[in-house]
Amino acid sequence: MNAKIHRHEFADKLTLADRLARAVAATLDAAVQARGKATLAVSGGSTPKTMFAVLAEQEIDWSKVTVTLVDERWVGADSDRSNARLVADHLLHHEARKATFLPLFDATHADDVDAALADVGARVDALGLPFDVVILGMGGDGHTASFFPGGDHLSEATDPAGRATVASMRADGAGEPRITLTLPRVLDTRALYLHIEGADKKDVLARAEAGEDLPIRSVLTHARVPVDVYWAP
Ligand SMILES: O=C1O[C@H](COP(=O)(O)O)[C@@H](O)[C@H](O)[C@H]1O
Repeated sequence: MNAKIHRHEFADKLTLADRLARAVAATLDAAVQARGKATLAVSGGSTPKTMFAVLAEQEIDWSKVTVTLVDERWVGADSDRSNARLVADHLLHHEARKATFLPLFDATHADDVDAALADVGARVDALGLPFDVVILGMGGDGHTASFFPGGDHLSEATDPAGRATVASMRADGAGEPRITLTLPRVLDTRALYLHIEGADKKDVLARAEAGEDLPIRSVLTHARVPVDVYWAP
């Protein structure tokens, strides 16, 4: 395990959401003060909703912030499976309505995620390196981003020396095809948060730290900045 892990544990999910949102907002604010702009890559799924709601209310200069996704299900933004829809419904409101959002789904290639990789990767690259903040989630199977166990492009996507910005992913546990930032791109960030909830996920993370070959381990092994793990039961 090469990365330093900073653990932040809370008694309940509401407190976690509040503290994580404030930490992220402070980091974005510092980036805007220092460089005049900030980039934030967020995960989807069910875990971030409350944290997004708190983050949306933080009084920073959101007009200077670009938000994108760590990964996306290859579905349109009208689907309730869409991570872009999650962000639109829960984050891009209140103060955060002024942020710019860069989606990963490309409707011009709605039937073929692989055909979209070059264009989507170029759009992400245009944000510049590194991200200011990346927030990862983790599934009960140890996937993070769309690095799914058994995924058809798992080794390519988690190659720490890989050159691609995005990869496609199909896996039994993934539902529809996915697009994901690759491991080098996820780790090219000034601040890296892992947001997990529940005893089961805490146990999965502990197993990965102990050496079990789960996709989240690739992050713990190769991260160049501390991984701030935010957890509540
Ligand atoms: O499918 C996904 O799952 C993970 C975890 O989601 P959760 O519902 O267990 O919180 C998420 O981090 C990822 O972005 C998402 O696409």
